[in-house]
Amino acid sequence: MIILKLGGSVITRKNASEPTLDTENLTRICREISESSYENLIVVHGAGSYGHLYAKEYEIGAEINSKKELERKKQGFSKTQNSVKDLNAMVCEHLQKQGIATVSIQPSSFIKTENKRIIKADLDLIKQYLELGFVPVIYGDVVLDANEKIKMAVVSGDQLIKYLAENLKPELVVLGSDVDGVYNQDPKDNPDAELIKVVRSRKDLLSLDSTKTVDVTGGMGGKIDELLEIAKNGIESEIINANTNNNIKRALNGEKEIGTLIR
Ligand SMILES: Nc1ncnc2c1ncn2[C@@H]1O[C@H](COP(=O)(O)OP(=O)(O)OP(=O)(O)O)[C@@H](O)[C@H]1O
Ligand SMILES: C=C(C)CCOP(=O)(O)O
Repeated sequence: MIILKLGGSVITRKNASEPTLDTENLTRICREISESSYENLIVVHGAGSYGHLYAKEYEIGAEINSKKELERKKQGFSKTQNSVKDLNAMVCEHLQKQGIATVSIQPSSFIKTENKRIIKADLDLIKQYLELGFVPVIYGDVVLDANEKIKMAVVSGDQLIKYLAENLKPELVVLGSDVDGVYNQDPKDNPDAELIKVVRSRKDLLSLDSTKTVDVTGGMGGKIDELLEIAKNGIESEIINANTNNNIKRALNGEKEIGTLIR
């Protein structure tokens, strides 16, 4: 089974001032998925400009200190959940147009966190969908949190990948982002940044600035932290540039060393 992440920076215009789909990229990527020779596949996608803008505006995950703040957070939760649900519907629609039998999996309907980390998520239905040959499509969402002070949190696609990988033991984990892999520093800020082919620790990097776009879930640094955790369980992952034609298809067909391996 393969877990494939479609980064929000790839399927949306993450630097847009309002939720904006990158229709051309999404169409191409869905075609590459349909042309590849995967067996069992779970697609996880980020929120990009559909989620991060609202989550940041309403500070989902921050402490709630008054009834007025709770009411505002509830409005923010509702707007964020609705926006990422719309993005998920469009991702599923584009996959379905390529003949892929998707099933949408909404984290806010079955996942709970405590202090922003997943504590409860029954994956039995996802396993049954996979056995039937469906492609579950799950995504970064907002969820209830057991910490009474925050009550709500953002669960990132990267954290979902960690939780799914630890419990479902995939053969392959691929994350499509908008860079060729992990560099020793942000390539968008540092022209002399060097691409690292294998990351075994954060120490392999000079810096891990958060992404230049609005991002409430830690950007590349947050991504690498989640992937290093699953690497401890022997599950290797690869970060590739999904903006490069056929990289997704090559990775799903089992080609290695397209980007950066996290092991
Ligand atoms: N050391 C680094 N190597 C590579 N990219 C880096 C590094 N430091 C920061 N970045 C930035 O991280 C960005 C990719 O991370 P980001 O979290 O935006 O990816 P994503 O998975 O597409 O988004 P999302 O998490 O919303 O789905 C790159 O566009 C880059 O500017
Ligand atoms: C901002 C929200 C709601 C989800 C973030 O998920 P990510 O884009 O995978 O980091």
